[in-house]
Amino acid sequence: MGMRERIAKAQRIVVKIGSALLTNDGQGLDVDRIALWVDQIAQLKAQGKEVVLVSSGSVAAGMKRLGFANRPTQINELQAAAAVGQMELVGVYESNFEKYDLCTAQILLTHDDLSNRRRYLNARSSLRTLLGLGVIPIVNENDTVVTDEIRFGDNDTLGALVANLIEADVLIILTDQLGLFDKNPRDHKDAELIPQIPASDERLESMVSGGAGALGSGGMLTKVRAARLASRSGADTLIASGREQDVITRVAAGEILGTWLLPDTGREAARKQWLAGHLRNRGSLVLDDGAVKALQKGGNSLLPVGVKDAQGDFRRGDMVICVDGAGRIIARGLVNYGAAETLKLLGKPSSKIGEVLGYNGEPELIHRDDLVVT
Ligand SMILES: Nc1ncnc2c1ncn2[C@@H]1O[C@H](COP(=O)(O)OP(=O)(O)O)[C@@H](O)[C@H]1O
Ligand SMILES: N[C@@H](CCC(=O)OP(=O)(O)O)C(=O)O
Repeated sequence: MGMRERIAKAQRIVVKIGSALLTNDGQGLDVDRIALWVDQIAQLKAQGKEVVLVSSGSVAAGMKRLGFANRPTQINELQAAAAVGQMELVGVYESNFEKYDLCTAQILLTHDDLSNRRRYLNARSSLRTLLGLGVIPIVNENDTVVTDEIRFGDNDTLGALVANLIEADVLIILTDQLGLFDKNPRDHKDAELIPQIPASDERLESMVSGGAGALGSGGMLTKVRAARLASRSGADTLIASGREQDVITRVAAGEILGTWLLPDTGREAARKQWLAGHLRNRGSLVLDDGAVKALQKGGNSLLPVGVKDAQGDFRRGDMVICVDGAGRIIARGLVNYGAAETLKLLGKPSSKIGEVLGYNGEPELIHRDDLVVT
């Protein structure tokens, strides 16, 4: 499949909108432009695609409300501006999406949340549920509790982490430039746009050393790093101008514009590599014949009803192997319940999980997105 087709087929899209773009000449939020992006995202939703929005802009909105002429340099003032501005930011999105009868949700995350296994799984489960309900999650950094991120303005990384989290097909980073140039176009009139390049290309560092604009803070370097991070879960990254007319819908229809940063491997291979390289086996699940067939047929999750036995001292989120009655390895994946709870759930239908455990967790023992059949 060619790149155009791949992008046009993308089902899960993360759109990151940067500070440099969201502000109206440096004064508060550009609400007219926000309305245009919302129109486009609503169109994608109508086509049955799932969209997560990662939006900056809280500091810029808060600065205007608090009467700050320049971006504060003190972290506590940045945090105050972010807290004030976040209210307006989500309010503007909510009222625009409401016109299309679309529901939004506010998600505030830190990088730490996503490196902690338990919180990672919880964030993922919430996001998946919201997407399943047709909601548009609007993600920003939880600026009140971080210092480094707010100083460097790094929502690009957050966008990539979210793309990893939900295994998005595409990460679209909208900024104030047409894409990535071979040198900073602010300083070099002869800078040329790069239409497409592998995210792993080592020449990228030297192209992006020029820094950022007045309100944005990460510059292109964080975007390149974000593309590399997103490529780990096999996502394509696009850097494009948010001022280009209908940019989101045109891209989603397969039109080639901006700069594409391509992963070295596809989604399935990336997931296999990730499972193989980063995690150790913590236990094993013995499947009955029906479950073996269901997994081998492909595209199915592992439900507790098809598991006969569990060995090992694993916790929620650990990797376990799935074996058949003869001990042959069928699959490996990340388990949603720890060993003690899994033992209680053996052979039980998912509808009984609440009764057995006293709370309603995920219906799958291993979700199909976290499963690699060998
Ligand atoms: N090679 C490059 N190509 C394009 N832009 C570059 C390059 N190197 C540095 N930049 C700068 O990066 C800026 C975008 O980054 P930033 O202001 O952080 O945006 P955002 O807030 O959208 O994340 C551009 O305005 C540009 O000045
Ligand atoms: N979280 C903050 C700062 C994030 C930020 O500016 O990031 P970026 O858009 O990548 O330059 C905000 O919403 O203003």
